[in-house]
Amino acid sequence: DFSSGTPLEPYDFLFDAAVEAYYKADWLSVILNMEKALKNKATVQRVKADCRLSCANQTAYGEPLAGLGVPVPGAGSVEDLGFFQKILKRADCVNSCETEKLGSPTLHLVSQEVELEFKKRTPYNYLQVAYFKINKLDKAVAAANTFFLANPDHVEMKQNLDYYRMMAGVQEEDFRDLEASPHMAEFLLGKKYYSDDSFGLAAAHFEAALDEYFTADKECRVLCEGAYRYDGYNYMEYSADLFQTMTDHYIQALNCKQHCTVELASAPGRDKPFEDFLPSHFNYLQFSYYNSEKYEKAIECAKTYLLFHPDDEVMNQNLNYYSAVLGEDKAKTITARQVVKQHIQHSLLEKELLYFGYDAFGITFVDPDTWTPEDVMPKKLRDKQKAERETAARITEEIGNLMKEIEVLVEEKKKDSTEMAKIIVPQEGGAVLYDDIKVTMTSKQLNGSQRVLLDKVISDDECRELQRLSNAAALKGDGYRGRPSPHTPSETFQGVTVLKAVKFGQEGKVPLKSSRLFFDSSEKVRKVLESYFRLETPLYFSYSHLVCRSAIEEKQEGRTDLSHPVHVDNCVLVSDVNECVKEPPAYTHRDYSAILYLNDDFEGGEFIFTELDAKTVTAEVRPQCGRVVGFGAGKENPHGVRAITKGQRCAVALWFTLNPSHEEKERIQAQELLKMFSTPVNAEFSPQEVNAKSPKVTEESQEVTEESPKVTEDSQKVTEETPKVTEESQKVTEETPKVTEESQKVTEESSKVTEESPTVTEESLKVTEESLKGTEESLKVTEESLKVTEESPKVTEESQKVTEETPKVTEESQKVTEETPKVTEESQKVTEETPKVIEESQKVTEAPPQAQQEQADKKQNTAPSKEKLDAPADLPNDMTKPAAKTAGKTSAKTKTDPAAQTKAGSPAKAKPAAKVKPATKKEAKQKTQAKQENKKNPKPAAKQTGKASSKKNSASDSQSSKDEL
Ligand SMILES: O=C(O)CCC(=O)C(=O)O
Ligand SMILES: [Fe+2]
Repeated sequence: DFSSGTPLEPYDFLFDAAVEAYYKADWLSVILNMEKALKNKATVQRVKADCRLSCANQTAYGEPLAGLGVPVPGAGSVEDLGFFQKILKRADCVNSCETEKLGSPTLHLVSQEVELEFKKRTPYNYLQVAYFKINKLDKAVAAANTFFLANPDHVEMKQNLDYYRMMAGVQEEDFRDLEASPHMAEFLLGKKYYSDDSFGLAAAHFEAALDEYFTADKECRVLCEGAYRYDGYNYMEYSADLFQTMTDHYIQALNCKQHCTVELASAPGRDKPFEDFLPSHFNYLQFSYYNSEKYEKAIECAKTYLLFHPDDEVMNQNLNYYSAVLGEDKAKTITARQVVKQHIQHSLLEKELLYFGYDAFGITFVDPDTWTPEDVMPKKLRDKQKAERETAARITEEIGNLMKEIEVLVEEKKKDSTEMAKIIVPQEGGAVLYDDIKVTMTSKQLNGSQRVLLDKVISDDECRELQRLSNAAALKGDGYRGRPSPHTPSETFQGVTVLKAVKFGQEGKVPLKSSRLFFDSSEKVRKVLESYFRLETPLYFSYSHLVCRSAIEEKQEGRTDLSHPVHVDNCVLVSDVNECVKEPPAYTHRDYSAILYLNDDFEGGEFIFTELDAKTVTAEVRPQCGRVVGFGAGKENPHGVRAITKGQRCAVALWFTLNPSHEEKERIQAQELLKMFSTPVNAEFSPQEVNAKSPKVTEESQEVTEESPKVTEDSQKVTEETPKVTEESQKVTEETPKVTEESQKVTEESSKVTEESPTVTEESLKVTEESLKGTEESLKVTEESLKVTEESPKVTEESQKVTEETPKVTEESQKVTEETPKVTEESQKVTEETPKVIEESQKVTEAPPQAQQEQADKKQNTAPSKEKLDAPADLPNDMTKPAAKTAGKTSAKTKTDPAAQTKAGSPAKAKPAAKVKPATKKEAKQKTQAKQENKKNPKPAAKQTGKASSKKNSASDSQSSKDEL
């Protein structure tokens, strides 16, 4: 009964209630609930059907067919079918077209990571090195330049470019942008000529830019018609009915299409897209044509511009002026450009749909255009957004205040804790838990605090096995090998995490046994450190990897750098002021570090502890197999690695945290995977016993075979001797991918059964079937638990991040305010790029003193009077440029500061003032920096150092490099 307003009880709840009642033997309740469940299910079904039918009638595509009299209930209109027929045909057309041209569509799916690399133009980084190596300098330069444009903070590439610039045989034209989009290239050229007062050329390039713009727009928009993009994990739960699904996908595509405005207005290396990009073309054009005395065109472009901004005072004024010059009658016959009219119409319709989606389903839409008439957004939404903006502004302010308070508190706390630290000296010298392990040096002997040197933590065989694992993973892996070190151009670097190693093991690329050894030895180190440093709370892994650094033979000459610059693991070391800042990008949650060394057959590569100045060495450790240097990850322990000048140095680098929310989730996954692979009968059993127990073991023994040829013989014999497992049960067990403890038990039973009767008995089959089920179930459980473990750390991490990085919150909320559709005065502020109004550029010379005063006082604009038509001084032109082309009169022009620009709405005189600006302060600074760096003998290199500046020693360990290349 809907009229009563109480919602219908969900029938699954009712069903559950019935089942529960059943176990309690509450039969009445069973009946009541089950009946209700059935009834409600039927109701739900009926309601859904009714809704869809009546909606089909209400919102049919096209009018219901006339002459039918009463509409067929629920039929909708026949045109609906026509509409869907078109959809089906389009899908078929696209699908067959793509398949024919590209093969199976799934073939070309790429991960987001890969897509991002391309977006970042990473391929050109590699290309430039390659071309440089084969001495194709022009191509190397173009690649370097192309890469640099999208990565303007890339210090190394900047050095390379400077280096190339000095080389003989390199031409200025070589510095090309191989990825330049034609519309942007033309636009920039247009702007360049415009600012040089070459208006004829400017117009030609802006016209070309427009053509290219519409071509690019078409492509950008149609590329939005791809797969539905799920946010995060929500695809797991995504279930929507036909029209909702279509709506979601369609709105997403529309949003993407609207975003093309932004895409196309963006250029690499610019942090912001050009504002009002498309309209600005017509702004430049009208003025360029005017200056070329092409009044028809000027009028056409002014009118086109006014399609976007019909109330723009200056443009209206310009139009009036041009019309008067050309003759009003003639001017009237000139219309705005059709293509733009259509573009606007189309875009507005899209915006209406998007706002509908926003209003009805809460699917956010942020209009990227500045010209959308206010009433396109429903009033309800407008009011809501206004309220939200106000709230956001308030929150920003409050957060700002809070931040100040927090800063004060943190300062106080810092003082307290440094004083505390002086009093409570952490204890060390706890047990090392294993008989073999030796404490070789303590903090005292290492001239510091929270330091220890242990030996014999793992055996020689284990060292070799782990080094082999690193090399095998690098070889079989994904391009790790030969990767330049993130710390020095004179070494390469390869790393593998525990999870990656286990996955490789699972895929058979490396021995699973070695991956397990990696896991186990790092756990051993963790336990020992926890005990040795007498920690009262557990130590958790926060990151671990097995990493080898290799000297590049031909790059050792005259080398003065370190293999790993001096740094602190949990703060950013600013060595010239002896300070360490505990802030991101440092991994501030790290509390202890340990490096387990695997070999010593290389030259250099000593580990050093230093003072905070990063220079004074306080202790030095020569790596060797089984040796561990363990230390507190804080500012008491700046450290680095000396240059490796020959050979390969391998180590397991481990970082620990006392904060469980920072526990490495990859490691938990690795552990789960390892658990799945390990049978309860493991190393303790001989292969013989194992084989007798279960056919599954063949896989295990195969692994053993790889490792030790001796065992193979035995185990082979054993396999031959073991009673033949029936084909069926063999198959079943082969099919069970991963034997977990539970299923193993069942399998054992099944093999017992099979042993007893060589033929397949019904019983054995049943048991094996059960075992299969068991395995599936337990697999599911492991999968589920994996999911949970994967997900839960994220949440805690997230919340941790929030508390740690409060300043970010402010930024974020600021962004929110920035992103809300810009209707405010502020957002209409004229920016340097839009050819807008500059108050000061007002030409004063021609205006009578009185008018000058008036203008200054009231900021009021007077339309050019008819009498003044021949006086270009009052023309709606750009006062910031010499009016050499305007009727031969020169005028005094004032160059103004962008800060002096007026807000939209205030009277304005000058038009396109988008002068090409000199480099900003930041750019200028970069240039000088580059010059200084250039003195250092730049060399092309494919690595990305990025963040660390000369003063700051980044606390990032090799891990960070993973993210960079
Ligand atoms: O490999 C070493 O000895 C030290 C490495 C290190 O300090 C780091 O990666 O943070
Ligand atoms: Fe380190």
